[in-house]
Amino acid sequence: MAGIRDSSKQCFPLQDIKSVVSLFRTELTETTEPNLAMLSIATGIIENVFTSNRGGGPGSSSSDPEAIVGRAAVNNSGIVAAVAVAAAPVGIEPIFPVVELPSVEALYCKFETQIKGSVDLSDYKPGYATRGLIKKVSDIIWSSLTRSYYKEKAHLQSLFSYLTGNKLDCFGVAVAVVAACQILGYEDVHLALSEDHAWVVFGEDGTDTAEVTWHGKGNEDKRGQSIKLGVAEGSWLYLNDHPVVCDRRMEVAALVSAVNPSVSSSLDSIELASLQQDLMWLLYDLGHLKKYPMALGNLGDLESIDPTPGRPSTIELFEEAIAVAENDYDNHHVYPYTYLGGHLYRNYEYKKAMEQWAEASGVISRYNYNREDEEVYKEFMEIANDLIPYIVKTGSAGGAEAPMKVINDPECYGDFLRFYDGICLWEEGSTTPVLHITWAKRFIASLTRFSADIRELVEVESGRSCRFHLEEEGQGENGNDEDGREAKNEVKEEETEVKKEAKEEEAGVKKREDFNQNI
Ligand SMILES: CC1(C)CN=C(N2CCN(c3ncnc4sc(CCF)cc34)CC2)S1
Repeated sequence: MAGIRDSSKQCFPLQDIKSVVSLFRTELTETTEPNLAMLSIATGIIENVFTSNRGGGPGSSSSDPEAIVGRAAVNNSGIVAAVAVAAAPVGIEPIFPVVELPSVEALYCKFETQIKGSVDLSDYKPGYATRGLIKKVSDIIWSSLTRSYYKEKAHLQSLFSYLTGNKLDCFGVAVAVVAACQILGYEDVHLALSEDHAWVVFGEDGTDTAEVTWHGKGNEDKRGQSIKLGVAEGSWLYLNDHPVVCDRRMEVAALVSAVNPSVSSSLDSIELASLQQDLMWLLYDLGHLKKYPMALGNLGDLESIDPTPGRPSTIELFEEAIAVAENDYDNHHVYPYTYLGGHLYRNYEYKKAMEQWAEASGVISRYNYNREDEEVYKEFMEIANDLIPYIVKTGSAGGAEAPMKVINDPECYGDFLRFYDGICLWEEGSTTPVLHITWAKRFIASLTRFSADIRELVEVESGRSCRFHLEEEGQGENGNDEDGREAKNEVKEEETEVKKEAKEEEAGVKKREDFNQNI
């Protein structure tokens, strides 16, 4: 790796979105190998300026009435909240940090010196990387991280964070290892991504794998090991051997996708999100998102906040992500469906949301639940125990067309059962249980919201019997078999209890209303 190319140097200083896009375009089109370390440092510097709440740049103090809002931001309800920063006189463009070449070169040189200074290349054969080399590089990054820090914090994904604060999140460690191997000349080392983990592939045919970072909390890291065992367990974390295996340009897409515009839990930097959006469209046009469903999902989210005229819509991008997952990853990815389901839910398209969640559940049903799968467990928990209960309590099935209520729509009921069936099948054959009483209570509460005549309309076929279906199977071909009857009674008891609770709650409310009226 020969440092930063002249053609890229000419893009500096980076002082607006256009100059950053031209740097990425140069790296993506005019070079054999885009320089991951340099791009990660440059985006990290820009992200740091836009998201650290100490103002955006030179000029008078923010108490100065002349100070314009140098950096607008969007809070959760989409209201543009002004984040007053020290700024230039009124009327100038919003502040964009000026990133000079020397500041990027200095950090790049620091990284290159650290890596080349710590690996004695004479210990390793040139050509393809070995497991030993990769473990050595991972150790170098690992041992230079701050002893203890909050690993889930935002903005810890870039080499800027690593080189100025010795902090990286688990994804950032994996990217740093790949960027370091690139600097050492091992171009066969690439990033492999599941929906909640990252590792590397390497070797002559790029099929050797190695853990290079940790995962989750309280799990021993498995750095240096291959991911064979994880795959064998059938856990979602390793996607049953259907990860996104990146080439160099998809690694650039991962860097851009990981840009985090959040200023605080309730504010995003509009400029940083806009930069990220433009870079994602550049990568889209160059074809580097073609096999990267989550990047398409991220772009869809950005478009839902600030649509770009003449570009595919959010829904089209999410549907493209689903098509990629189906065609290139044997439909083993969950998130394309939860991206779309979440968007439909937020837009009151409850019937279509239910359909997507049933599809997502069909995907997870192909896995065995493992304790390291808690991220996707939380996704399904929120859908089952918050979103669906809200919908069946209030929701109408459609958006614009005549809003038939979800609870009177047999197709919604079918998707509702399909959703739970998939989760039961996920649990079957797993070492760790998925469902507990809250799931069952919410299931019964939601189930009983559907009108009885609708429930009779739906024929139920489940690949394998599971506890939620016993109630339906009890009315199956052989009438009331023992299991069905027993489970039916169990469900009935639960249903009675839930209804009793509901009645008490109503009574309680009534009493309070009466009380209030008598005040
Ligand atoms: C539908 C959702 C819950 C919304 N956001 C989601 N994500 C946001 C973006 N995510 C991602 N976006 C691009 N690339 C990657 S690689 C990776 C595994 C850790 F290395 C995660 C991830 C993770 C998932 S899924």
